Amino acid sequence: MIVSNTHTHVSNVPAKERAHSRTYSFVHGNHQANRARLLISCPDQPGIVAHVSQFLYEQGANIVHSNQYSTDPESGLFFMRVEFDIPDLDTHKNTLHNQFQPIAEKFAMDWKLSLANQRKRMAIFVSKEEHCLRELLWQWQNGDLYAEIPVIISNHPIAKKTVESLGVPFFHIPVTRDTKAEAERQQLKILEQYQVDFVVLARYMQILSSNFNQIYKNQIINIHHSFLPAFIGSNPYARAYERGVKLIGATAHYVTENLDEGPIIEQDVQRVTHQYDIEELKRIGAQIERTVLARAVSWHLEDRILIHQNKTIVFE
Ligand SMILES: Nc1nc2c(c(=O)[nH]1)N[C@@H](CN(C=O)c1ccc(C(=O)N[C@@H](CCC(=O)O)C(=O)O)cc1)CN2
Repeated sequence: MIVSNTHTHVSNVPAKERAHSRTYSFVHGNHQANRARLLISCPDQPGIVAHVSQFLYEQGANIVHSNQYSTDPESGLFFMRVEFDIPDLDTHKNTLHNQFQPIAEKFAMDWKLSLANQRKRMAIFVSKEEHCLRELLWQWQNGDLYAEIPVIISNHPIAKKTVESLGVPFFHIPVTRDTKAEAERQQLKILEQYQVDFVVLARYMQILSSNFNQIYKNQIINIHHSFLPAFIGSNPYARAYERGVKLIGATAHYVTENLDEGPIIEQDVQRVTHQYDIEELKRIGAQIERTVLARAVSWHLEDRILIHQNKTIVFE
């Protein structure tokens, strides 16, 4: 099975009217036109690496990174990420998929072939706190996040000026308990119109419905402002303060219907003492949130994350 980088949308918006996606020209080396990535998960057995590497050799590819991981013999699963250069990739990519298919079937692989120079289209959702949004925009501007940002959506107007100053379309869609379903309908329509591949919740403080999660399954990244599984839900810093914790942290995870219980992508912590009040915890925590989210987003953009049984395998 191949899952291309771009969401398989059938847009009824004519190309000329499709949302303008502003990009910055700074490109890291690993976005060369001939660079591709192959992600594989399958039952473990001898010969997988040999068949994959032989296949790539026969296609004229040069492997630049190869990582693999086998789980315990009982569950017997194998995970692999191969990054390679191949001449004339653009003309090759369709035949590459078709010619890899028999190997994928032989090993019952779940697999994805993605092209490094195809920017994923990332929408960002934000509420009132802007620090995570600003970190993503800053890294995007300086080329550290190789993505398109076609649209940003918020349930508050506060980030409008920041976002529109960068030429990114901003939609303010208020959300209340009574209007939540209609608000999500509008959000999903916008994501479809802008052909969004995945969504980042940058301190977006609304719980997404199961419908939203099904449409963007494993394509929504959230930053939770605690070291999960501690302090799931709202107001984690106040609860951490009351608990007298000696560590605070942040967790980036894929979003599922189960609030803050999706597959963890990245976490970090910092020591604190009894002398810190809640505002100090929030201030220190914001710095952790920003860096943890940016790392998780960059790994997603670079196809470094595989998901299995509510856990991730991250090939850093
Ligand atoms: N389906 C999911 N939606 C969201 C998740 C998730 O894991 N699954 N993560 C949250 C982010 N979040 C903590 O990181 C969080 C956001 C909001 C709430 C909450 O209780 N929200 C209330 C309304 C709050 C308000 O009106 O300001 C609610 O939605 O009823 C808890 C945790 C993002 N969404």
